[in-house]
Amino acid sequence: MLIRKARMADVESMHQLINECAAQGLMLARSRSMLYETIREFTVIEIEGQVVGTGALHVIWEDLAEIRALALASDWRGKGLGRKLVEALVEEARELGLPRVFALTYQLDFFLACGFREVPMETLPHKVWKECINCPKFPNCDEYAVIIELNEGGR
Ligand SMILES: CC(=O)SCCNC(=O)CCNC(=O)[C@H](O)C(C)(C)COP(=O)(O)OP(=O)(O)OC[C@H]1O[C@@H](n2cnc3c(N)ncnc32)[C@H](O)[C@@H]1OP(=O)(O)O
Repeated sequence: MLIRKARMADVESMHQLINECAAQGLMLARSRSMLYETIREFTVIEIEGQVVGTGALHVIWEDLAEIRALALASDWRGKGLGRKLVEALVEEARELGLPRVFALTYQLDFFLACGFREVPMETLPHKVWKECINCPKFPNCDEYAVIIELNEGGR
């Protein structure tokens, strides 16, 4: 298993993984164009030459980043890979000097298991909603907001 930054050749696999989850209402869809433009935000998990998972770290502000588009192939879920991907993205945030990472998600228990805590949506700064205007549910978001503080025992 290899966890590494995404490359252009990964985009077709990332597109498929993300949009399968998007079709189930688990995350926003991403066009190829969006993936090309944001390729440097993405990390992938590769197993035997196949990209089986992906996720992105998007910087919002000097003290805040967001985990986005976290998607594993269905055959590879429940094996600890999602946690490893989140740990890699959180480590990337730490290396950048970011003190906090949040996510908006339906997978509350997964993020709690990864060391995040739930916070009320309204405690997040307005700037985080920029992407949300593309969501069909906006402004009636029904996801959970979770956050991890990297200076206070965050991994
Ligand atoms: C910000 C966002 O992108 S939100 C979108 C999240 N992505 C999706 O919903 C897409 C579909 N799901 C997936 O791709 C994956 O199942 C993920 C990314 C949610 C989780 O990855 P997995 O590899 O399946 O989880 P992993 O095996 O690492 O689980 C880590 C822990 O979380 C728990 N967990 C994982 N998924 C769930 C869940 N749906 N409900 C409850 N607990 C869960 C596991 O039991 C485990 O806990 P433990 O270590 O105490 O035993």
